[in-house]
Amino acid sequence: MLHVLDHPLITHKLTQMRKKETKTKDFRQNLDEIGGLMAYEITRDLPTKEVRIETPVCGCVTKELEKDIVLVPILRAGLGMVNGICNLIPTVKVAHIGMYRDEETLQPHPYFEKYPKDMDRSIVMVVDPMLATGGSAAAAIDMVKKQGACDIRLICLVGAPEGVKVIEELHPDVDIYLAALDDHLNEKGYIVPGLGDAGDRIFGTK
Ligand SMILES: O=P(O)(O)OC[C@H]1O[C@H](OP(=O)(O)OP(=O)(O)O)[C@H](O)[C@@H]1O
Ligand SMILES: O=c1cc[nH]c(=O)[nH]1
Ligand SMILES: [Mg+2]
Repeated sequence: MLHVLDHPLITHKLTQMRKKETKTKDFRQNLDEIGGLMAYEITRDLPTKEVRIETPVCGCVTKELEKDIVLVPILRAGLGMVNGICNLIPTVKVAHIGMYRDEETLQPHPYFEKYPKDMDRSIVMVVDPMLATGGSAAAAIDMVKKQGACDIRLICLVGAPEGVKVIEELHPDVDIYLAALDDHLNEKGYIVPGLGDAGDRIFGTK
């Protein structure tokens, strides 16, 4: 299912990121802050379990998170969302998938993967700011499924309808969370209006 997180703070910060005059430092800071705001929304339905604890006053039964959470940024651009989400869920484990999209064919090319144990028992959150053709996210979801993951969420900043359709068709079991659903892809596979190349803007490589 597709969830577009319609929140004024997220939208305001995303607008700063979209502006072509926004420089690396502010681009990164806004992405980091949006990561935290999105984390709050995407964790609303996390399962909890009852635990008995002692407060300084008395014993009581309360709740804590039931399952481990594994964040899976798709390198490079996905790294820009890790810090903001980790700040909110400090016990999160972080896997890494290295993947780049061929500029001509738009096909994804994985070059690295590293996971924690127990992917099959964890809630797995694949993160990448951009969901364009959907090729990279679909390949990353294939990779985490091969590790046994079965409770998977995809968290992106900006999505194109084309990419959303691909994920819905190939991975109907995966919930998709976006800060914005944009209009379309251009002839080079960039999201319109989008924000340009997220990785280059985060790391200052262009
Ligand atoms: O939906 P798709 O059509 O697959 O495109 C989206 C992918 O493209 C970008 O990565 P890129 O290849 O630019 O790598 P980078 O993060 O290292 O810049 C982006 O961060 C996604 O991973
Ligand atoms: O618009 C786009 C599409 C793919 N990757 C990006 O970084 N931006
Ligand atoms: Mg890039």
